[in-house]
Amino acid sequence: MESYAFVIVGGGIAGVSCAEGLAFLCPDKQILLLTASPLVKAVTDIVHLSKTLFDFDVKELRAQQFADLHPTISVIEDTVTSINTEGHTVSTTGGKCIKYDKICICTGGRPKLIAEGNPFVLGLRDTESVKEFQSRIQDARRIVVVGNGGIATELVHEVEGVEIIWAIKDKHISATFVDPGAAEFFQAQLLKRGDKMTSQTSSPVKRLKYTVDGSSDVKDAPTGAALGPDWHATFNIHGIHADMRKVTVEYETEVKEIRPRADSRDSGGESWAINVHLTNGKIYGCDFIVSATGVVPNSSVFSESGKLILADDGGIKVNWKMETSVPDIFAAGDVCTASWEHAAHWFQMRLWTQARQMGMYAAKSMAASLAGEEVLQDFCFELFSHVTRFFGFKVVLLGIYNGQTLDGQYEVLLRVTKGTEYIKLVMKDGKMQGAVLIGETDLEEMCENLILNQLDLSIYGEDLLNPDIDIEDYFD
Ligand SMILES: Cc1cc2nc3c(=O)[nH]c(=O)nc-3n(C[C@H](O)[C@H](O)[C@H](O)COP(=O)(O)OP(=O)(O)OC[C@H]3O[C@@H](n4cnc5c(N)ncnc54)[C@H](O)[C@@H]3O)c2cc1C
Ligand SMILES: NC(=O)C1=CN([C@@H]2O[C@H](COP(=O)(O)OP(=O)(O)OC[C@H]3O[C@@H](n4cnc5c(N)ncnc54)[C@H](OP(=O)(O)O)[C@@H]3O)[C@@H](O)[C@H]2O)C=CC1
Repeated sequence: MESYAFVIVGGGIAGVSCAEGLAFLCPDKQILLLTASPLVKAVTDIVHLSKTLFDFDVKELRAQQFADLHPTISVIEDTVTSINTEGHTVSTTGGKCIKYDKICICTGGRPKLIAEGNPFVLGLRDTESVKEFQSRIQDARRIVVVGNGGIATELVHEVEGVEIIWAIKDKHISATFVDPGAAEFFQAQLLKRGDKMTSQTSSPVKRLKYTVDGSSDVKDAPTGAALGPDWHATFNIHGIHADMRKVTVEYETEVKEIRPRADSRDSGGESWAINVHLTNGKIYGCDFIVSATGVVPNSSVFSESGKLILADDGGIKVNWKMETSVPDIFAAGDVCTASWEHAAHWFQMRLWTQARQMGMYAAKSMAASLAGEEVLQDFCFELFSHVTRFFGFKVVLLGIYNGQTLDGQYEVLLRVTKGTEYIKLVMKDGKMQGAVLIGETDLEEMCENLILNQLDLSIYGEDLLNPDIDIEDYFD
């Protein structure tokens, strides 16, 4: 039977970061990366923008290309079907049974769809699902986008040549990431063209980049690794109309029913492939629906066969060492749920950055566990930090930027310059708890420091955001 010191399941950012971390920490141990997908995602060219925010390039490589770069890492393209926790083995659809000393589960997630199995409801996750979306949208006149998080926010900005009905449960757009004020700031951009056509900023936005290395001809597995930043830049996502930007937002509503064409016409009397009935009573005909309604962790194989304890959201519960409820089994990335007591300014969000941090941290814990050493809790779980781009603007989110966990007991300092920047600082007892920085504010490092060191800023009052005062001078 094949045997490895370390086995990692999943070739997304979490799994690859874990494998690379182990190769670095334990150069004398053999590592196996077992992945259902023929492509793996590797992080390269990391540039730190601040202590916790960083810019990196993500390369999609063929499994063998990745293995060639690391002499102690073997890659097998296969799907794990069960885990035997007593025997320390994993079995695969390819009939393999592989022994491990320590294993890390990094199987990511899959889209949580509003109507699983309905051919007119698409989810976006990996290259294959975007290819399907690309082929369907080129003949589409109108689509309905459901959900109010990352994917929906990017889609309504990037897709062109098609009418979009954006159905959201909330009172404001992009609610998973931003507050009503920031949503209002973005609102003006709804009908503007995507990044490819215009840019809101003259300077380059520092953010993650996504490149594909010689993999365009590779068909990904049904459970490929998740796409990431700038995924839309590598696909042509244009509808049938040569030139159209029409986005209608339907607020505080959900999809009640999806009816096939034969049943009825929409409110406008037109005939469509399907009619979408919303809970607000409106009916929209469309070509298809994009269900951008979150992620379900790919954990079932391991909870059934390995008896791992799952959290309420379906993720594998892990403690701060990324250990699961079963000895010698670790988990990282979208598949896991951070079930330790979080630092005051950190929380889990299923993001690329966290997948990488968790993968690397799991590597540290696995190496220490094999060597019988102790690990210290990592700094990266002290402060939530995320840099992305919405509606053409650089967006930096720090700490509890929406007052999460503060029970409404906080004050907000705001500075808004329409079309240029939106700055929101979340303050409690004179100390900064979080920040939303939209545009080229150049305030991320200062805010990060002030959240981490919890300096009492009461004496500065609103001067904290006075553009005529260089606040950083105060702290020199
Ligand atoms: C469209 C889109 C845009 C996004 N944009 C951003 C962004 O701008 N910024 C950001 O921070 N995050 C973004 N994310 C989220 C980010 O991509 C994910 O949080 C991150 O990639 C998760 O990485 P992972 O390694 O945990 O999982 P995944 O990338 O899902 O990788 C899971 C891996 O496990 C393999 N696998 C699954 N089951 C098995 C099995 N049984 N046996 C073997 N292998 C298996 C899969 O093939 C895959 O290789 C985006 C996600 C999507 C879908
Ligand atoms: N730029 C970035 O940082 C990006 C990050 N991502 C990440 O990729 C993953 C997938 O993205 P996405 O699918 O947008 O997930 P998100 O978790 O970002 O958002 C899901 C949205 O769907 C809503 N929702 C859930 N169920 C329903 C339902 N039945 N009907 C209507 N709305 C519903 C949620 O509302 P509620 O919360 O109220 O349930 C939420 O607004 C996420 O982890 C996301 O963070 C994706 C794209 C870009």
